Amino acid sequence: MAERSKEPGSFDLKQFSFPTEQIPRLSINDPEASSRISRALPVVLTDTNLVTSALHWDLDYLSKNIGDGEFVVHISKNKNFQYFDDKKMTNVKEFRKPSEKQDMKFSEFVEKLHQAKPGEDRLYLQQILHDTVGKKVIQDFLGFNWRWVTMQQKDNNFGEMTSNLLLVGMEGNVTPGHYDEQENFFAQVRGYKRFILFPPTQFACMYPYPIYHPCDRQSQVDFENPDFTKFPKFKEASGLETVVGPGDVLYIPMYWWHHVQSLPSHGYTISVTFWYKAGQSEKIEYPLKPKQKVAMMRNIEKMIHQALNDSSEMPEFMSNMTLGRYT
Ligand SMILES: O=C(O)C(=O)C[C@H](CCCc1ccccc1)C(=O)O
Ligand SMILES: [Zn+2]
Repeated sequence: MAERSKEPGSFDLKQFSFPTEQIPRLSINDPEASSRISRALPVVLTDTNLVTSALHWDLDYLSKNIGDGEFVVHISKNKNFQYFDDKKMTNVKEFRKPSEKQDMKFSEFVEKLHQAKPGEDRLYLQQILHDTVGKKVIQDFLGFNWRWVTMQQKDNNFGEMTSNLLLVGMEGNVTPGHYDEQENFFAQVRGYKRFILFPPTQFACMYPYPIYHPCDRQSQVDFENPDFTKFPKFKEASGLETVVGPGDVLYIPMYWWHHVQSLPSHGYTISVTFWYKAGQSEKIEYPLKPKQKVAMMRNIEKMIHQALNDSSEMPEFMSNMTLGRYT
């Protein structure tokens, strides 16, 4: 097991407004590890060897071996890289893109990374690994511990694997709080990332954007500087946190809120995600699981939006339905 050069306590991490507990760091041979995954609880696995074949990746090696395909690079004027869905931008006319996207070759990205100065635009390469990559990177990819991760997929009744996202970020980059609708084994290859996680039971504290908004699934709350007047229930939030380093794999259960930062002054970061669709839910069992309630809320909100066929009617309709009756 790769002993991590930095123990969790050795990072000088800033304190958030909410309490957090450490996510357990366990060996894959510890029964508690598979128990947590089977109960859809976050866990850091320190000895999966999932991406051991990629631990030698650095900017120079990837520039030379990843091929001359195009990579999606997000550009932001600040440290936040809030995800937004281009296809929903027409629903919210006053929406302003929080970042720009640019396609470029990996070598071009590396050059811009080296030229970047503090206070200038920040870059974040986020690209699904495609087959145009060079053969050395393909070898590294084939060397991932597919046996272990495929066993997890089967044992935990995950659906099909959808993608492996390659993430190369500048130190300090932040992906603000959001949830994904997929199971995720998040593998850290280089550098250190601090994760804050909140369970789906705390949905009411997170104030997600409306589902028709480009920032659907993202929290409206700035976890680092929450506006308690606009989002009072965020005061009740209580999370889990961890810092993942090279070789660590964090299991992020579907619908769990997470905020990610590439630790400042620890250099650029490289990560690879292993995303899986939800498995076939055997049969409805009561009480419903929190993630099922979130899925239900999403479906109902979508149906109402489609039926109204006008985003601007949603606020009145939704409050008429509950104000003074349920809230
Ligand atoms: O692996 C995850 O789920 C993360 O959130 C990791 C995060 C980047 C994710 C980029 C992204 C966000 C939303 C939709 C699609 C892609 C990071 O490491 O900065
Ligand atoms: Zn995510």
